[in-house]
Amino acid sequence: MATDLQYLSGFGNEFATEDSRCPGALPDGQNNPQKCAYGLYAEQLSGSAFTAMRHENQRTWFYRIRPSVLHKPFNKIERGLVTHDWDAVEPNPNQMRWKPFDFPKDKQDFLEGLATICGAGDPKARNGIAIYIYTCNKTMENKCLYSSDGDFLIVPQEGTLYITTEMGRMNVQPNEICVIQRGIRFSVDVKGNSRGYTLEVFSDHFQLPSLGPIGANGLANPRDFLTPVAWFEDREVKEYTIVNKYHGQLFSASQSHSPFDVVAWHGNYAPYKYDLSKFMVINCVAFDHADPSIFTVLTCPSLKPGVAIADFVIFPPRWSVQEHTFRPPYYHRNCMSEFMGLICGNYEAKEEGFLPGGATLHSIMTPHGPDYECFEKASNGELRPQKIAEGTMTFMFESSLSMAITEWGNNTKVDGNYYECWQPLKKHFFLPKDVSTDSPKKRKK
Ligand SMILES: O=C(O)Cc1cc(O)ccc1O
Ligand SMILES: [Fe+2]
Repeated sequence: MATDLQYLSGFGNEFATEDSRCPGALPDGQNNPQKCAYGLYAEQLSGSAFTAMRHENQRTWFYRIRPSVLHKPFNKIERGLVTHDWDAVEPNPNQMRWKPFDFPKDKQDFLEGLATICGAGDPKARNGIAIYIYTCNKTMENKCLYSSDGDFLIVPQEGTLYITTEMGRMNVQPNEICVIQRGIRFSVDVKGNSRGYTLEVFSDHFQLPSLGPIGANGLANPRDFLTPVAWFEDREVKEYTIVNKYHGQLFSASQSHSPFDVVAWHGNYAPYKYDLSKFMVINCVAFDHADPSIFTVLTCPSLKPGVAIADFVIFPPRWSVQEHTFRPPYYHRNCMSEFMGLICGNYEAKEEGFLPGGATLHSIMTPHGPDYECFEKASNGELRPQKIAEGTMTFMFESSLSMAITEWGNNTKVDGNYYECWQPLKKHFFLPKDVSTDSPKKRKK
């Protein structure tokens, strides 16, 4: 596990990088020389259709020791708790809360510890999402994973992920996130108990949200996204297992060498990580509660302008200054689904019960909002400028899809008492003394 890694800065750049052991590995002025430097093979990884619009076109050229095709056939393997069966459990519109998910009792790696909690849609139609919880304590040994179904956005909550990808290595610690796109092979090392959340999008790639009137800067700034520099190993092993997530099932193929043999690469289809503490927070400085879309880090758009397949939204530490305002999140019914997770600390709308490593799901049109304690406190508190959410980080995967809960999600760490946090909410309604509360007389026709 290397700890002092180098990265390339920028979102969606055309990067070009060579492992420093092999200067000149990238061909000059062309992609397919008759013979590549150092006896390498050239291989393209397409992240968009060849003919995608130029601003959406994503591909990377690898210069590698062996081409990826050098493997034995794929065979179906146990899929563990990875599923896209959205009909295994009866639909349930209730507010859901999960207590922190347990670390594994036995040894398991990132892939073995990946469990689908909810989702919707179909990778075959390239429309939908799956949300996973991962818990692991073991390194993926001579094993890598790639998804043919979609892009992974990984949110570590406990434990750093030491990730090797075909493009190079990146270490992702809690309060950082990473994106590993469709097709990119990666292997995860961990030290001890690790836990977190993963969102997979089947349709498109994540992009930075447009800033509209905010201007040219703000929210997640492009230069804070970090992409690995090229790194390779020339390692022959008895059996290296390539796991391919395909149509929601897992398949494995064996080969006798490490797939992390890319000596140099160039292109704009590459994994990246982002430190959430770099987010430039914009918020209301006068009155009223702005919608949480102001905290969007990344968005995966649907075909309908402005509507996301999934937004990745955070609730970072910030100043709260609004006058004559109920400052916490408002009571709410939404035409979008809201899955939330907690990386550290607590969430402003919930005094207790929503804990780091746990989760909530507020499905489409299901009412939710501050719990009783939060409402009473915030309706009566002094409205001085206040630093809120200090030392905390909550996030939301907000989706236009109507998500179903999996069998695992329905049977694991569910907090059946969640609804109780709203039950003490009191009626505060009053009328001036001179107004009658009797039922109005029947209206004349
Ligand atoms: O439900 C939630 O806690 C998320 C949320 C936060 C907020 O500030 C406004 C609306 C909203 O749905
Ligand atoms: Fe909400």
